[in-house]
Amino acid sequence: MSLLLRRLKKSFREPDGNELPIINIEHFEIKSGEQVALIGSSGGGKTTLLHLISGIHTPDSGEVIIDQVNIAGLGEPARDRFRAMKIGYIFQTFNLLPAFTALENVLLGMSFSGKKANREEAIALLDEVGLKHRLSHRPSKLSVGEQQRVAIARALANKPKLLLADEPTASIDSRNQDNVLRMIRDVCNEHKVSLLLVTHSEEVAGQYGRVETLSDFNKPEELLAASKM
Ligand SMILES: Nc1ncnc2c1ncn2[C@@H]1O[C@H](COP(=O)(O)OP(=O)(O)OP(=O)(O)O)[C@@H](O)[C@H]1O
Repeated sequence: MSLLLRRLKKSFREPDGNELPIINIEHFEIKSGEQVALIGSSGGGKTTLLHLISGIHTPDSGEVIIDQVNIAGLGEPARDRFRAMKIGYIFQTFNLLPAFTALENVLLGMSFSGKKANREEAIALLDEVGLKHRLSHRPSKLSVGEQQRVAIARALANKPKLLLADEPTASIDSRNQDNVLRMIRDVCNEHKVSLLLVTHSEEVAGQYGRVETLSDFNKPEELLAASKM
């Protein structure tokens, strides 16, 4: 699934009412099946960008075109449906549902997409991230790294065509990091999934053929300068 961002702009309001431009991208593209690592300074807008791509947030202007559909132009229910069916999102803060077990969180990831929840597949995914012995634990009873791995299994559960991963190995030890990265790579290679993976780790970024630095193509300071003219 291809991704094209065109003239994408997003600002937030500071508490004093001033505009805070975060995203100003003229053009950015990921081809179908391409795997891209994204690095950038803290607070530079990486998470905001993933929220715009996934339709969690809408831009102030511009387009987010995923396989010819401008999801920025869709209403919220349609964006939610599109995301559930086509996009896997590994959140920086995991966003697991606290009242449900690890297995139920993965099963819910499947059922939101409209596909039939498949217990065996969900268990296999949790097994792959090394959590077969933690199926019935709720998130609060899991370590942070285990929660991150549940979030990874859940993001892959609906067989996404575009995978957005916000520092997916930040809380994981190096052995599990390698497993998780291999798993993400295998899934992307096998099913031709496009990947945008945010990382602070040069070691992780170095494993990808294409590494982008956000500030090379995101120029929010230009919006600020224009508003002061
Ligand atoms: N809802 C919001 N309202 C106001 N400002 C916001 C909001 N969301 C994000 N910001 C601001 O936008 C900037 C970019 O945040 P973002 O989380 O996208 O950065 P990031 O590159 O992912 O950072 P990190 O690497 O530290 O996770 C930050 O300065 C943040 O304070």
